[in-house]
Amino acid sequence: MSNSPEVLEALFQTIRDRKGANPETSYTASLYAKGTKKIAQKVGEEGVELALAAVQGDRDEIVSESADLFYHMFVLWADAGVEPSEIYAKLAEREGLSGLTEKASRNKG
Ligand SMILES: N=c1c2ncn([C@@H]3O[C@H](COP(=O)(O)OP(=O)(O)OP(=O)(O)O)[C@@H](O)[C@H]3O)c2ncn1[C@@H]1O[C@H](COP(=O)(O)O)[C@@H](O)[C@H]1O
Repeated sequence: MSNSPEVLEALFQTIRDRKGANPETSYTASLYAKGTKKIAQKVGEEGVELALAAVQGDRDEIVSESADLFYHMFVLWADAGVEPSEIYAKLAEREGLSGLTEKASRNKG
């Protein structure tokens, strides 16, 4: 499981379970305690750090910063009451739309 997408589902569940946990022993609980603005700020910071790693061509940093971004984005979802299934549904909807677009352009040609 450690290198499969299931790790993301397990991480999200852990993050959601940290609501109401002790901020002194859980970093996630400390983020919830600091509030939505702090969580949003962390997502922005991690996104910028990932972008910088890409520009610097630092592959290890891209991997590490991507993990940080996933984690903080999941905290943001949990704080906002958004479920991963909603994002999967959105992606599937877009996949369906792009499939239709490809079909349409194939039919034209
Ligand atoms: N995946 C992560 C994870 N990724 C990154 N981080 C933390 O995110 C922080 C990012 O570092 P920064 O230097 O940007 O932030 P900082 O200066 O430490 O903190 P701020 O004052 O900016 O908030 C670090 O403290 C990391 O430990 C994470 N903290 C927790 N998890 C997982 O979340 C789950 C719950 O963890 P706890 O809430 O700690 O029990 C567990 O599965 C953990 O492995």
